[in-house]
Amino acid sequence: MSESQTLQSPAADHKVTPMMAQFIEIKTANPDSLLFYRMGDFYELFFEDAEIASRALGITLTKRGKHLGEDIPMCGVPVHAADDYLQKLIALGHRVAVCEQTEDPAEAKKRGSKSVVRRDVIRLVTPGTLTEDRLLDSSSNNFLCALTRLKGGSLTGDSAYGLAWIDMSTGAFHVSETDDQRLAADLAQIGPRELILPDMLLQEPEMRLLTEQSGAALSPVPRAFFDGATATDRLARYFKVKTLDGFGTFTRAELSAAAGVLAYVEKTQLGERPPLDPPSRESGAGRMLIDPSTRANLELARTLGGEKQGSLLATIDRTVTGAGSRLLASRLAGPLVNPAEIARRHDAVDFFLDNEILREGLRQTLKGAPDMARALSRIALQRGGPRDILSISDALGASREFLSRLGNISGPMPDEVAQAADRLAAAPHELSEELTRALKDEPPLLKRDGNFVAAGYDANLDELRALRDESRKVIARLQADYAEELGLRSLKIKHNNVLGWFIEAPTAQSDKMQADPARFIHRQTMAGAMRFTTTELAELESKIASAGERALAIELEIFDRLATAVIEAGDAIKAAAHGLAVLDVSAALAKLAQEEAYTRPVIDMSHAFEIKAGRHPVVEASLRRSGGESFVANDANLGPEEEAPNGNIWLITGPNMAGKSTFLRQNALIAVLAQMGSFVPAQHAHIGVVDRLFSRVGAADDLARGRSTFMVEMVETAAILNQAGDRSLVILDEIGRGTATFDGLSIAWATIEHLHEVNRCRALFATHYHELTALSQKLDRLHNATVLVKEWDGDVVFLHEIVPGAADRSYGIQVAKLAGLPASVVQRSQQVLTQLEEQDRGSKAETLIDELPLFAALAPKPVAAPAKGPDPLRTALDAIDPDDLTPREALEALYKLKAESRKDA
Ligand SMILES: Nc1ncnc2c1ncn2[C@@H]1O[C@H](COP(=O)(O)OP(=O)(O)OP(=O)(O)O)[C@@H](O)[C@H]1O
Repeated sequence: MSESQTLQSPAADHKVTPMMAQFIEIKTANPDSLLFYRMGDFYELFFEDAEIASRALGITLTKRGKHLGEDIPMCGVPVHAADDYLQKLIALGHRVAVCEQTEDPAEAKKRGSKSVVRRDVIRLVTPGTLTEDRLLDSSSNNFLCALTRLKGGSLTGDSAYGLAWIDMSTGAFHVSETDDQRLAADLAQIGPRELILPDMLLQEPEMRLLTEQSGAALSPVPRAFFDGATATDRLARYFKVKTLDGFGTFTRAELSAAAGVLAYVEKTQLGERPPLDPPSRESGAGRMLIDPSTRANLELARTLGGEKQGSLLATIDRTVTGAGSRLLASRLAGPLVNPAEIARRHDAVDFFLDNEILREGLRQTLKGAPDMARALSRIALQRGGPRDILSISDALGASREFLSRLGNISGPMPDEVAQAADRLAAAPHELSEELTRALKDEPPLLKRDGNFVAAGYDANLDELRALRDESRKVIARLQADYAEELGLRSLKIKHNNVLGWFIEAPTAQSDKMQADPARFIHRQTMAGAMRFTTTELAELESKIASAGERALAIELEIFDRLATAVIEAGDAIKAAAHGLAVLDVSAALAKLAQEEAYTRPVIDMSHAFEIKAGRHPVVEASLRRSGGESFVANDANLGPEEEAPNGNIWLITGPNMAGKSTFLRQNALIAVLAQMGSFVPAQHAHIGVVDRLFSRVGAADDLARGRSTFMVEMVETAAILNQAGDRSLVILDEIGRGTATFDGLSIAWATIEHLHEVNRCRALFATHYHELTALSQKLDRLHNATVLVKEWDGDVVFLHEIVPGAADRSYGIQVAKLAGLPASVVQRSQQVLTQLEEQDRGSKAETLIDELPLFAALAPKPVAAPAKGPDPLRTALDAIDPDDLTPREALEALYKLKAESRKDA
């Protein structure tokens, strides 16, 4: 807001209209939202809000009146189209306060002719609190996540972080506790649309970067939202329970985050309570840890360009419902680490592979089944319409259809399918039948329009409707009578909202009516036409109106009764919705396996990583689409030779464009797919559970953090070397290429040694530094592999086949030629290369190997063991709040710290 337009209290010499005074009061209470201020059929925005919205929405900025002597900028959106505008504003990260008239204008008038209609904010619309179908993406969850930190809150005395996330459109509610190391990965797994956190926390630069990286809209709130002392009470009040014992036990950090998310819901929903499931504890330890950069680089849910198309998720998604698609996305975001749980999911996929007819029938039925969970939430929030109620009955109808098909299947049913079927069977089917009876097949969107209750459902309603329709016929008859009596064929009886029913005739032919004003009462003169009414018409009108009004009242009553019944059956409906989503996902993964020839992987607690004829799901699909060559399958084996927790490292050299990156990524993707419960693109796969997946592939500047490409590469490499353990899978693509050759080679060299000797994890390492292949002589678990190419007439032909051994050269110049580099440059490069090769670079590595003692011998303790227990000095420092100290207290604190430090020494 420019200075001149600041919403200050008006100076004495400037009059503010009562309406503007009301606007200013409401806007002052909602400073961080754009205020949609209801005026008639429009939501108007004023001052800076108007400027922002007109720019964002491309609508005209006008002005209305003056404030403190200056024009007030204004723009407006029609109420009936408000959803579209809301969607755009929310997508751009704005928040909107919707302010409605809360009384009838007639009421206001009673208080005096100048009184303003009372208005109030009825809802704050923020990215994480949406429920409307049109504002939501059916295939993604819309998580609102709260993050809080408890200093020294963990068992080891480090900070503990509480996370609580809900999807208001479905009622899902989860909490978890995490630590410094996992926080970024956990946030990336949740993928929140909006993140709330204490404002003080957001002021810390590292925390701001970390939270911004999550891609969520950030909503800082006062610390009081997370108050630990009242957290339990807040939760108990929300769920109307005396104690939380029935929900399980939660840590302090989890409770504080859960309280924060509920406080925010209460604030934005202004008293309405979205029906949330009781909070369920998600243990991060139960999921494969995938840090944000690995997640992004592997393009799991989005490509590096931010698109869904081309991601792994889009490639494997064969679900047919929004809820199924959301469940698939969340499974892919958090693959499991427990072999038994993974097997449960694989069993369900197997079942739908074996029962193809059942599966295809189910998918057909599900295609027409609406999104029950989201419809239920809207109904409970009083935002539902007749179509939402019908959605519930249609989806439950689909459940019954599936159950009856399932009845024909003989043989044992896997757990996951049986559990889903139980949920469907326990759904409120009688209610659903009643809903189907009550509603028309294609009811209108809004209940206020009426006309959604089916004929034959309520006798009184049928009677009133007959009366209303009958009266309409009587009006038609009346029109014919008048026309005949007056000899006026152009006479019409019409209706509008201002006059109600009236007789209209061209002015030139209305003299007969004008001559009888006692009977034809004049209502309005138009250009070329006159409008009249008669006592007969007025009586009929009131009959029609009262029949219509009474009919609508009955319909609304029926709506409320049905909505209440639906809300009461909410838990069973939600469980059935989840059951349908699980079935959709299992059937979809079976469909995928069948169409793409995926096989069931063997997952256990070994350290195996044995892939026979593995393929990259996305590259394979894209090659097929382009109709070019087919994908060449490749094996990988990173497991230990004998049962020991020491993985092998494959060092892959090979020409540019040969397929090294593809091979690295395909193995990581196979692990993710296998552990999320999908079959995998390979002839055979045996994987010992991977608990952490690390990748360092591709390179991009991270200018937001002020890091160059090389710096990003090194930060990610450092994270891997510091954190990878014996269950990790690491893929490293061209480490060190972002700097001078010798620096890069040295870093890559030392990295491999560290992985081999310290991390001892399973790893794939692609490089153009052929010198590194010499390392396999010293490191017994390092194996060289290369991608085969053929040379043909001076050109290079890619075979994409990975075989044991080392590449002799990079064929970089041939690839450059293929890319269209000018012939003169290609020729010149060839000359330079020949010269360089004559200097015999190869021998250097050999000498190095002989001269350099093995890394492990040089650095027997490369990773410092983490200190046990809290550091007393740090704890004392953390306890100090400088803003709270007098100078004297500050000095005392300093003495204490010095003393503590001496003790340590
Ligand atoms: N196994 C395969 N079968 C068929 N085509 C493949 C295979 N692997 C890779 N390709 C094709 O080769 C292209 C290059 O692959 P990739 O990027 O993996 O090569 P690279 O060896 O990592 O190259 P560079 O060293 O230049 O980064 C891919 O885009 C894909 O079209």
